[in-house]
Amino acid sequence: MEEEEGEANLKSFLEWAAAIGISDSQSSNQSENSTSPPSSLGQSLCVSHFPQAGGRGLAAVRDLRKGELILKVPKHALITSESLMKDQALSTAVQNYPSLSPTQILSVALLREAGKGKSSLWFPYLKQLPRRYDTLASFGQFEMQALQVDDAIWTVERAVGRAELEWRSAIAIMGELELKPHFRSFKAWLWASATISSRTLHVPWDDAGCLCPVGDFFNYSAPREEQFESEVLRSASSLCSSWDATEESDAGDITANLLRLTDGGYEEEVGACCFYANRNYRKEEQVLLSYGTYTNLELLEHYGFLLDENPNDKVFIALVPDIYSSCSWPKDSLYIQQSGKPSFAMLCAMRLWATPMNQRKSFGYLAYSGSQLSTANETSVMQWIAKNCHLILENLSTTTEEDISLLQTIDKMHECRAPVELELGQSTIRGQVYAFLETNGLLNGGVGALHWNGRTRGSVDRWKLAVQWRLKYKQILLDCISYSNGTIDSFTSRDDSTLRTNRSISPKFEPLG
Ligand SMILES: C[S@@+](CC[C@H](N)C(=O)[O-])C[C@H]1O[C@@H](n2cnc3c(N)ncnc32)[C@H](O)[C@@H]1O
Repeated sequence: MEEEEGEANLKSFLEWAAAIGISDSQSSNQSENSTSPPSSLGQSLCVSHFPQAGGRGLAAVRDLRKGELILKVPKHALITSESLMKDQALSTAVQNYPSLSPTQILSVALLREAGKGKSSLWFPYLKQLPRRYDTLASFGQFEMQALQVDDAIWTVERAVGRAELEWRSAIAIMGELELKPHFRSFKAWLWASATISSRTLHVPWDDAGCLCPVGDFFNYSAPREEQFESEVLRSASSLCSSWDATEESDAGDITANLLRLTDGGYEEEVGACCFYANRNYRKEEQVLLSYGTYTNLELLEHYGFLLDENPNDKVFIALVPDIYSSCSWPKDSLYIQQSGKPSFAMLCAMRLWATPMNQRKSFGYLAYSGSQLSTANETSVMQWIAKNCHLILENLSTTTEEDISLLQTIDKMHECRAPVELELGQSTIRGQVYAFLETNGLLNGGVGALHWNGRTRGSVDRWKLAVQWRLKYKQILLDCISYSNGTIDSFTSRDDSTLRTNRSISPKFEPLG
């Protein structure tokens, strides 16, 4: 029933979108003066479902070439504060509240528009928006604590605090606009601000950005910056050399698109949001878009999901104050990468810190070039890192193995939409599942008799995200320990007599020379 309604909403939305000029047609993309129909959808892309990669998304309906323009959403189809201000009452009310930020204004405008129901010009678009988001601002206490790591918990507290503050300062204008109580609630505010956070695209005239119908159906893939430049140049030159003369102008266009450095955005000269294929896609493959470079915590905060393999993920560990002061690298450049390797800046800073004060100046040049300074220096740095990663892991209340079993249990709970008896093995897991059931008022006296509803599903989804996040965090620390020990072992195998191999000794400042 729900599914049928969703399909019907989607169908009417796509008809509406095509009618207002949103197009993925090759011919209308190529020329504004084309004789073909002004707009159409379904010639490059179609809406499809990708349960493992974002749910609803866009699939290629034909092979797509990297750099090709695949979707154009004209300015008049974009939902911005400016376009919603055609509502005179809204535009007048906003002038009475000059302290509201652009995002608050767009949130109020979106809630007002949603409150209009069928009489809204944007009704077909609004109707197919997700009803619920899992961004950090919607995390409850239990889900927040499930993240385990202080920095992450603090990020949730900040997100919830900010959302509450923004909502409180918008209550007066929502009252003045006579929004129904349902649309004035904190829950509705979270919905509006998460819609904006997870679906808007940058536009030059409004810091809140725009909602871009159909363009906001692209799911995310992370950009790999180091790959990007070389790939752009390689593809550009191979495109130019391999195509025959009749395709030359096409090749020129595509090469220019390759060099844009973004997969999609507003283009002043076209008067539309334009989206380009960021690689070659085969028919039926999901076409993904890079929204930017985000860590998993940032993805959770702004978009409510995380990636299993995120090349931009980072773990920050507390370094001793001396490390920060012994170098000029900004604090946020000192982290452990997803691979487990410390960042370039972290390695430089730590090598310098492990150098006696009176030798830092002479070794500074070498350290800043990213070189190892000596076996002894590198060993003490690696020992320090490995020991501190261990300490962090020891202080977290579950191990990676326990997190993996807990995720399996959560998946079982997820699959069950009816009351279910859970078989709970390990006591840590049992404790966490009981705590979850209790927090959500689901125990009902029985042993794990789970009563399922929409609210429960949301809590389970967010809990799962929190456990997935902390597992990724721990895996990066474990990889970092392996990396550090591997580096030390590589010295041992070189039979370097200056090396201390005893890893049971506490990490020690190991001066050069
Ligand atoms: C711009 S929307 C993309 C379309 C969205 N899937 C929909 O059904 O409307 C962004 C949202 O899609 C989901 N998403 C996008 N990329 C994802 C990915 N790689 N993995 C999981 N979820 C993803 C997240 O919920 C995110 O907030």
